[in-house]
Amino acid sequence: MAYLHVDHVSKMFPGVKALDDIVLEIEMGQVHTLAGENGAGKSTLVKILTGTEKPSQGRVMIDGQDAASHDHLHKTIAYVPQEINLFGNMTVAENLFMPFSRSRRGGWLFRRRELERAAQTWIDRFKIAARPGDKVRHISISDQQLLQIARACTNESMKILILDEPTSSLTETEVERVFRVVRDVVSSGCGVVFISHKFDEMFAISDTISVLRNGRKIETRPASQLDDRQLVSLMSGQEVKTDSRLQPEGGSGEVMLRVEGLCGKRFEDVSFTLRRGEILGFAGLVGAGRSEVMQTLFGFLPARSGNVQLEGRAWRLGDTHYSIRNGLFYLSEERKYHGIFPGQSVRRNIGMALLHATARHGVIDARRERERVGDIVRDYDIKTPTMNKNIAFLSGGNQQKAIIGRAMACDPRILIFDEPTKGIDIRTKMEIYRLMKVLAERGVGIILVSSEMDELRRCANRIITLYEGKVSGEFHIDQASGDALVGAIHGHGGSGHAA
Ligand SMILES: Nc1ncnc2c1ncn2[C@@H]1O[C@H](COP(=O)(O)OP(=O)(O)OP(=O)(O)O)[C@@H](O)[C@H]1O
Repeated sequence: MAYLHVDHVSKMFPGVKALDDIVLEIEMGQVHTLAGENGAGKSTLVKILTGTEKPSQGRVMIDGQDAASHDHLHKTIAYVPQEINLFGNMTVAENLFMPFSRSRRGGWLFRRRELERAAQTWIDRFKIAARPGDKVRHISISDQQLLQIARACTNESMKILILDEPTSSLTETEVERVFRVVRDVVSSGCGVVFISHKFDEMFAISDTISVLRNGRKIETRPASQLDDRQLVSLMSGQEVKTDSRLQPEGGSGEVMLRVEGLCGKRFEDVSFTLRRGEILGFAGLVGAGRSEVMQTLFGFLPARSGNVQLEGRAWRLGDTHYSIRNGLFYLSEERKYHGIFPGQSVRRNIGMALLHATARHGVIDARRERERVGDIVRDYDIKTPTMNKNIAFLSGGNQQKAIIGRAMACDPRILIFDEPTKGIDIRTKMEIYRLMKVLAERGVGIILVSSEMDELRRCANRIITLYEGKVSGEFHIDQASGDALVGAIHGHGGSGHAA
């Protein structure tokens, strides 16, 4: 029997069967990918494997024993969540060994020098660009990601490592560093469970792929016996058209937004224009300053200087209410922190943007609100059992569609999408791309910040690259060769320049 055996596991939540009779074997020395659309049940299965949730039916066998009666067995399953959850103000060494009870030699690690020496071993093994005494907030996001994996691996009883979308905001070069670490872990004999929505990554790293759909396991196959098209149809149960180009037609209308010499937190002297009818992409490494530029335009972060005009009129910076009133919306990559109100229902989350249509004299007309929210849930195909469900329990893709639907209800002039498809399955991604194209063609100005080159090449008419807070290139999509773009995001000039 495999080290980890999922034996007919089901999990019920109120109104949803999140897992339905799952049977799965996870072998040591292999990468086993869990693939599935948003809401398919991947996270629920992971929670059951790590012992955070109990199955409603069935059992998890670890090393031949029922984990329900041998709780310590769950400790052999290490888990790295999607979000970075390190302590930024503590050092690399401290983060690795918190709560200071783990060491290779089984003793307690308290002394700073000893702690740092032990940390250096992990830094060397995983090729992390940091010193043991560096504060974590000063190292790059990709190094933080590797550190987070190293931290999980300091668990000496680890036999299986679960990585939940470890690459979701990394560029291709950075992803390769994570994969080197994954191969290292596998060659040490452990098994890896990998979760991702990116097909090229799944095929690059997996030995085996299991597909979940609507809580059921549809298929387990060697990765070498699957291709993109088969995987999409197994995941979605239907054919999905994955167009290679989704740029809006036209895209050379008049200038809508003009940004000149904008300076703010982590960026300097940023200038660009956005034309009506186009999608303007922003590429760069994590930390290049792209989100900061956009949050400054939205008014969430202060500008030090600069001049911005929307449709020929001076734009007021530093005031998010002004931005929303005047039709500029920022759809944050951090859905959980800036996008949704987690304790509230889908209806409240969307309804708050509809007050102009549903409230009279400060009182919401409940029937109208239900109708309007119902329209949006239908139009954007938001999957929820009822509109009264807490939005936090919707899958990532459906939360994102609710946020887009809400912004659209406000009649936007400019929409800024910051990593709009992070953690989103391929079918929903295509829907979001098509939606952006339709919006742009209707005259809404669209800015797309993305770490996925494929996404930018598919959707944007022009791409601006940022490197260390400065514009390092500007490319018309037809001139944007892969090498030139990658060079520009690493600060090596913007050949193919269209500035
Ligand atoms: N605590 C909960 N209460 C109610 N419903 C839940 C809860 N957790 C998950 N669900 C529901 O269970 C189903 C499976 O969700 P799950 O998060 O496991 O999917 P997923 O495959 O991980 O999706 P994603 O790719 O978006 O992360 C969804 O319908 C979700 O709304």
